[in-house]
Amino acid sequence: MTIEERIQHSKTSIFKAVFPSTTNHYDTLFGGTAMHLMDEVAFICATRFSRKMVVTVSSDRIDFNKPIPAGTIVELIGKVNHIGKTSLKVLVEVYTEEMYSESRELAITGTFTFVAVDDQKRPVQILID
Ligand SMILES: CCCCCCCCCCCCCCCC(=O)SCCNC(=O)CCNC(=O)[C@H](O)C(C)(C)COP(=O)(O)OP(=O)(O)OC[C@H]1O[C@@H](n2cnc3c(N)ncnc32)[C@H](O)[C@@H]1OP(=O)(O)O
Repeated sequence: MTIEERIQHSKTSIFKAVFPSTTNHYDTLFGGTAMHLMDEVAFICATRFSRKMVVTVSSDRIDFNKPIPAGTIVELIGKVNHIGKTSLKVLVEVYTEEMYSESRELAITGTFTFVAVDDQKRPVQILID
C-alpha cells in the first residue's frame, strides 16, 4: 500500500449524539468532552495508520469555532496529515449536524501528535524503510 493509500484507509470517523450528560451550563457540548473525543478519534486513526502502539505526545492549538448545541449530532474525522520518523500528526475536524435537517457545519479543528513506542515505551519508527 502506498502512503497516500494508507492515509485514506486509516481516515477515521466517529458519530455521537450530543446528550445533556455531555453539555455545560450553556447547553452546548463541554469543551473537555470535545477534546476527549478528538484525542480518541486521533488515537484510533494513528493506530490504524501505523498498526503500532502510539502515545499522545502533544496537541496543537484547538479552535472552537462554533458552539455545538445539545440535541445535535457530531461527526469527528481524523486524518493523518504529517508523518515523521517516530511521530505522526492527525488533523481532527468536528462537524455539528442538526438531527432533523441537512444543516451541517465545521465546529472544531485541532491537531494531535502521536509517537510510536515499543514494549519499553521507547520511540520506534512509524514506517519501516
Ligand atoms: C468518560 C469515559 C472515559 C472512558 C475512557 C476512554 C478513553 C478514550 C480516550 C482514548 C484516547 C486514547 C489516547 C491514548 C494515548 C494516550 O493517552 S497516551 C498517554 C499520554 N501520553 C504519554 O503518557 C506520553 C508521555 N511521553 C513520553 O512517554 C515520551 O515523551 C515519548 C512520547 C515516548 C517521546 O519520548 P522522547 O524522549 O521525547 O522522544 P524523542 O526521541 O525526543 O522524540 C520522538 C518523536 O516525538 C516528537 N516529539 C517529542 N516531543 C514532542 C512534542 N512536545 N510535540 C511534538 N512532537 C514531539 C519528536 O519530534 C520525535 O518525532 P520524529 O522526528 O521521530 O518523528
